[in-house]
Amino acid sequence: MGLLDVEDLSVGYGKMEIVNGVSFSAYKNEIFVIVGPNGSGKSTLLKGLFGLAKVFRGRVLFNGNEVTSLPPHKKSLLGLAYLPQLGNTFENLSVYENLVLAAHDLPRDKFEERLSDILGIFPALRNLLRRKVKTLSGGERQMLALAMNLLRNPLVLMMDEPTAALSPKLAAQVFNQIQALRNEHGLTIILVEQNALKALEIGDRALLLVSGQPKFYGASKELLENRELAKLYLGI
Ligand SMILES: Nc1ncnc2c1ncn2[C@@H]1O[C@H](COP(=O)(O)OP(=O)(O)OP(=O)(O)O)[C@@H](O)[C@H]1O
Repeated sequence: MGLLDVEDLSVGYGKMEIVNGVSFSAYKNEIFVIVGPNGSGKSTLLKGLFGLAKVFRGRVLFNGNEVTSLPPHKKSLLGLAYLPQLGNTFENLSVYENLVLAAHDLPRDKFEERLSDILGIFPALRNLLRRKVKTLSGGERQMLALAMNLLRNPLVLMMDEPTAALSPKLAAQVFNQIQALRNEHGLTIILVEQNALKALEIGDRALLLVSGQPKFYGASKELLENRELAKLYLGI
């Protein structure tokens, strides 16, 4: 049993099933990568796991407990975090105010303690605390959105294409941060990425989704070395 177990899950919107029959386990302290062509259902799968898309069939277990139909805020209280593609920040508020909002249900002393940890992970954020979010660059916003998630000290962090809007240099920094979150903070990261090569290089295990169906589930390295799948579906 993993920290997050997904059993035969089908997810979609309205009457439309987009992802069919996906099963996987993500373990403590690993980067679990979800890759696949555009439109294959990667984001939909993440949304289904967090409670933002409709689950038609199957189960999601967190720490051995079924959480399939819990709403997002309940999942978040249990230690599951979700970072959407464009982050979830409040444009007209300052960075500090965003962090306060993200931690609204933490006790005040806990907030101060977590904030100081987070500023240790993202030292660049310290100088941005008074800035309005709308004046930040794409990379800075992404960093803030990640910091807001980490304030709550999650066990599992689900990230939807965290490098999508970033320059190669910033994307490399984000990939380094993701590895640090696993290596130094013991997090489990479920990573949906367009940059399949880089994601599989830093990942431990992976799932390949094609047209909503699982095509591969196993070690990231094995998927990278599977020339047929890597070339056909990932263009690498
Ligand atoms: N809210 C929605 N309502 C209906 N259909 C949707 C919705 N969101 C996504 N879809 C459809 O679901 C399918 C899968 O989309 P999804 O975003 O999950 O794929 P993806 O693998 O993450 O793609 P990409 O790599 O391009 O981001 C697409 O055909 C998309 O049009």
